[in-house]
Amino acid sequence: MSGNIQAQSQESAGDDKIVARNIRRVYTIKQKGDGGLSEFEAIKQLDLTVKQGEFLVIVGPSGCGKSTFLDMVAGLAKPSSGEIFIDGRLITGPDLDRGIVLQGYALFPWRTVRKNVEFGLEVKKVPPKERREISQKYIELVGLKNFEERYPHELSGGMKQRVAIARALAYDPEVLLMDEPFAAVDAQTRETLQEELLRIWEKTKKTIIFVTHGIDEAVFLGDRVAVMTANPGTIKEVVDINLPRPRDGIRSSAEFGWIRHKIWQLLQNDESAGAGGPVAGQSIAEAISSSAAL
Ligand SMILES: Nc1ncnc2c1ncn2[C@@H]1O[C@H](COP(=O)(O)OP(=O)(O)OP(=O)(O)O)[C@@H](O)[C@H]1O
Repeated sequence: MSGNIQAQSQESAGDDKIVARNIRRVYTIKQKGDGGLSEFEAIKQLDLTVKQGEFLVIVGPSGCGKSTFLDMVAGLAKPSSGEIFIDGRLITGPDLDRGIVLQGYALFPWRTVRKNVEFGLEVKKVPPKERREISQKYIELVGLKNFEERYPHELSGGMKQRVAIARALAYDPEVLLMDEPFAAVDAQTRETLQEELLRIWEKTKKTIIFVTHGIDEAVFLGDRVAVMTANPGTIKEVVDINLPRPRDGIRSSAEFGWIRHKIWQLLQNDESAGAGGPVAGQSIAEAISSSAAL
């Protein structure tokens, strides 16, 4: 068992992989003027369960607390109150059982593609020969064969994002936490990466929590979509995506349109706008969709 997970906080997990209970997250903000401190409640009463092997997507207006929640699951931040469990064990810090893919790539610029992908394996002290075999497997899985010796500045945005995914997968985490991983790439590359991610997920059976602004992206990828509201952030509804897999060509189906519309309405009906919410005359759903270039 990892040093970051407290043995005394065990509880029966069943096929629940991640359980978040009554999460509240408060930030202390410095006031303009007198410099006094005040509290800002970013997340309140958030409950969410993610099943083993599930692909769960979170959507919500800007500033509703999606990244804050993902950071807490990653163990990079702590809830002000409430608890998050993985396999029934309390999360108290980051660990190699959870791989993180953030927007903006965050690759090591001084490392080649291969060396970036091998990073987690080096941390795990995997011997060099095995490291090489594993990194090659994941580089090929994300379609980057023949780019092993390139540096990040020699790659396109989509290729960098693939390296980030290969790096997260290579050390075999049970859970992948993805925060708007495809936000910075063009629409066509985004669709290709979505399809590749589904292919990898179907092969590896990882549990995935994926944060996005894109309703289409959420419906295309998810088993379920958790819709968040802001001020303070909480889960408004979790929508089952009962679409068949594989989902190639599903975007043009009537069922896809119905589910998309349902999520759109859930966001539309949300009276509370996030801090970076819609501009005048634009609904939350419109703001989310346009920002994701659907
Ligand atoms: N370190 C911090 N200090 C103070 N407030 C913070 C801090 N980090 C986040 N917040 C606030 O908490 C709220 C939630 O932020 P968070 O980044 O989790 O939202 P989000 O849903 O991921 O937004 P976006 O979709 O724009 O990325 C926002 O109102 C934000 O201003």
